[in-house]
Amino acid sequence: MLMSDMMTRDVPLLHLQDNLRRGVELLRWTKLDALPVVDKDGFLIGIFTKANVLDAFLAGADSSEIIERHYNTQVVTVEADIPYQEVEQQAKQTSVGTGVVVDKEGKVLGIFTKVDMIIALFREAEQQANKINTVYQAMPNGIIVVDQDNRIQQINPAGEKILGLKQEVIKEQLFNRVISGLDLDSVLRQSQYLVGVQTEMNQVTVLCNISPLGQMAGAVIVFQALTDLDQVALELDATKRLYETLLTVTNIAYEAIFVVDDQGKITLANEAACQFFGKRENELLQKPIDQVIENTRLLRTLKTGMAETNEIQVIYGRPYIVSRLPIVRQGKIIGAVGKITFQKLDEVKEVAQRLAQLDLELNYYKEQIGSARGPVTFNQIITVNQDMRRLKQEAEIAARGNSTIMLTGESGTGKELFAEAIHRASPHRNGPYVKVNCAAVPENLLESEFFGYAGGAFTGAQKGGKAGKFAVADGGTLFLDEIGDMSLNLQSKLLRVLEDRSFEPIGSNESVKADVRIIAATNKDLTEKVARGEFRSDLYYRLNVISFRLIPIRNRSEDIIPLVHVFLERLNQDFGKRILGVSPEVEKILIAHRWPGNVRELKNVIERAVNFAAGELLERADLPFYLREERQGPPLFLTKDWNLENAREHLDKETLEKALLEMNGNKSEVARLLGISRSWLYEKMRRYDIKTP
Ligand SMILES: Nc1ncnc2c1ncn2[C@@H]1O[C@H](COP(=O)(O)OP(=O)(O)OP(=O)(O)O)[C@@H](O)[C@H]1O
Repeated sequence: MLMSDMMTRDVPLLHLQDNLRRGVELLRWTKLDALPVVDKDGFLIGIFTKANVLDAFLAGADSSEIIERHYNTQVVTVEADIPYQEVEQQAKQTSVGTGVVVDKEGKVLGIFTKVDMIIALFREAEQQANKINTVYQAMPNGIIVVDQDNRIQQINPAGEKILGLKQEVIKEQLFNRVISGLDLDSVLRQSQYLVGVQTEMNQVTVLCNISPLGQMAGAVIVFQALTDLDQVALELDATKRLYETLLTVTNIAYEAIFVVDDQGKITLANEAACQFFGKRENELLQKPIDQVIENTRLLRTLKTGMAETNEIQVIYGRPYIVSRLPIVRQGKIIGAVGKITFQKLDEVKEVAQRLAQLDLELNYYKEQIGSARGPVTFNQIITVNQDMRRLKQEAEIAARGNSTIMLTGESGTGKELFAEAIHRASPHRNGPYVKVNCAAVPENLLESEFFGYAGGAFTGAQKGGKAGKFAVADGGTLFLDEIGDMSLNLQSKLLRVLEDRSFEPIGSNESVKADVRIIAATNKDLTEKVARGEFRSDLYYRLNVISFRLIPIRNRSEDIIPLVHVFLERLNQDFGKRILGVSPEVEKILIAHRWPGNVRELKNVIERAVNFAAGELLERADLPFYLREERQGPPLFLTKDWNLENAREHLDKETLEKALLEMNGNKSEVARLLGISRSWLYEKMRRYDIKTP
């Protein structure tokens, strides 16, 4: 807005020869307080005001007197093309009520009065308000204004749309009553500006800025719904930051650290890794790891998900200490991290060389005594399943204490494996690990088996007495497998040992201290046994201080293939074979099977298949009959050439194969289990062409 838009135009002009009467009449007619006075050429020479009139008549002037002696030559002029802001500024500084607007040559264009100023002010304010309102209505961001009592005063159309609310409904309502997710009260109490906060408002994820307007005025919340794309962008940004942080952290390390993706290609290498491999980072990135380390075991980590820590590996002809860790996301192995310790290693190298030598010797002796495997650690418990991984972590933490641990779960889910891993990670790790299968020891021997007996305790007892499992396990761990099968009599004795931490061998009055950590396991439902009175509830609670329920393999099918790879690796070693994996068809079958015998059944199936396999992959024909023929469609008897005879044969064959697998091919056991003679068993096996490994 310019002065020319605000001034009063078409103002009558007075000349020096006009008399006072004309001046007064024009002032009355125009209702103005002053009029410009011009010379004969129309140039401004002064101003004639109401004050001039009053002064003239007070001095006794007549109305016919000309105004030449009665006007002001001091006149405030303004130019027509100055903008509103400048006019406002000038108006504030001057005390005169009227200014004359002139053009560049000084010719009068109009006058500017206080009334003009007020009208202009209103017009300007209205224009500004309109502009703000247009922005407020049209902007894509939501805006909510709350007053000092947190009552909603306004919400713009975008805000209504994002939150699915209506201004007329929520106006004057308390913010926290109508909008959930953002606790505005507490935000405002701190009276802070909050910028870029990601939060939920009425279950919509939004990014918002909150500006308190001071204690007395409330606040403005400007927000924007986060679309999936925005979320991705935010996450990407966070990921980038995380990557940079990770790289910095890895660069601090002395060790060579590198990461591979699921294809075995390097995706990250720290400075020490570049130094170790003698390559620049860009030469390493995206390179298959087996082209960088010839005998890499990281590819194995990718297949099996098995972590390995501080192992000796000979790289470029020298031994190094290496660790490998799988990266698992939502049950899938998405990569692996490798670490090689190689710097500041003079002493470590010496130790490493000695260890490598010892390792070789150990392997040699292991081979001599028939493939005894090393102690079980948590690393050997293969799983990529999220819940099992959590279980592993919790068990590792529980291992550090001394409490009794109970392991439950179906047969073959890995309870024994867990028990040994817990022992190896516990403060008792240097003591013995002793296992008792409570179901396998005859009832009358159980007591002496547990507590031993003193010399001469009974006829036939060994002379010097015999140490029981509690004494053998002193300072270590006693694993009580199949605890559900323990007799009530022994249960009460066990309870006493657990309570007193001491026991008395049979035939002795002296009690012996027992520093033994107990781990118990069962595949039975102990609560049911307690309810039936077959298991003491006090013992149950005593044993159940910390308990872990292992998950059946059918509920974690993502573990099947990694487990297969671990078993294949061991079997390849044992049988001198080179089987690399399973065919896609076999993979489907393995994943679809219900695995009632869990990991043990899987292990046996793979062992059997390896025996029959001819190629580099396990094929369907290598699987036992019951898996090969496992019905994935409708039941077999619905097909057209199915009759009672071949249905029975099919069932016979399936039962025999399962029993053979379950009993590890032991034919006498199978015959006993199925209640048939050995010769009948041989006959059936011959008839159905069933082979055992
Ligand atoms: N997560 C696993 N990783 C590797 N091997 C496993 C795993 N779980 C089980 N196994 C193997 O499966 C077999 C059975 O496991 P284990 O004996 O620990 O099961 P269990 O639950 O104690 O069975 P049961 O109740 O019949 O005694 C073992 O050979 C064990 O090494």
